[in-house]
Amino acid sequence: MSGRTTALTPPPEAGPPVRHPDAPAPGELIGAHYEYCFGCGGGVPHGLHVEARAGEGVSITAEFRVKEAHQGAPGLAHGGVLATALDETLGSLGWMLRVIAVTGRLETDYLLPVPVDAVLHLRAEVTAVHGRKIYCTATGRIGGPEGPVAVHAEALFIEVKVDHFIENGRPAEIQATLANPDQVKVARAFEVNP
Ligand SMILES: CCCCCCCC/C=C\CCCCCCCC(=O)SCCNC(=O)CCNC(=O)[C@H](O)C(C)(C)COP(=O)(O)OP(=O)(O)OC[C@H]1O[C@@H](n2cnc3c(N)ncnc32)[C@H](O)[C@@H]1OP(=O)(O)O
Repeated sequence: MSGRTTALTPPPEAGPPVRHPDAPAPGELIGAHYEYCFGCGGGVPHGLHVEARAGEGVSITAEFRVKEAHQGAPGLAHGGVLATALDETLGSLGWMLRVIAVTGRLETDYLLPVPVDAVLHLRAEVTAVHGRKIYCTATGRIGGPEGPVAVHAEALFIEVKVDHFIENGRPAEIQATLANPDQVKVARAFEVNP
């Protein structure tokens, strides 16, 4: 099949992204949104432990070191793990808009194999916003922030409210999360004041 789906192309009426006035300052480290998140949580031994920082405008930079547990072929990162790293970095863009957003669509191009122990230097940015739809892109480079692009993604994230998690998550984890004041603070920080 040739040609592109239009789902990742913003419609003409989409607007430019607007950095929220309370967004973290460029360079500021963004902590994990959930301790047991496979992408960023410190409580997942084989997780990716992606470390994201606020960027300029509506962008995020992040780093991910590929570990042995992340292999697909011998000594090389699994493609799904690399997509997860891109997904996680894109998900952090919510901090810059101050909304919670989940992945609706994620399209990934794999340009170079990524060896174990390599650090993937990630950068994500929002390109357009239309209602609840957030159009964004991300790249992962190896060898440094200006190194060759190993992976590239185009994505559509959809804004949701905290209720999305409360209504859909397994009750045991939801109850534990709601009982944790630090976690509730994270969830509230995403929400625009009523
Ligand atoms: C207990 C306290 C809470 C604690 C909270 C902790 C803090 C949390 C903080 C931060 C979390 C961030 C987490 C980031 C993690 C990394 C990112 C992930 O991996 S997220 C997981 C993977 N993604 C999903 O699981 C989504 C599953 N899908 C859904 O739930 C629904 O489909 C959803 C919400 C995406 C949309 O459902 P609808 O019913 O709300 O809305 P509709 O009307 O269907 O869509 C809205 C618009 O979006 C388009 N759309 C939706 N999905 C699309 C798609 N796949 N492709 C193209 N367009 C799509 C639709 O066409 C529609 O467009 P038109 O407004 O009509 O123009």
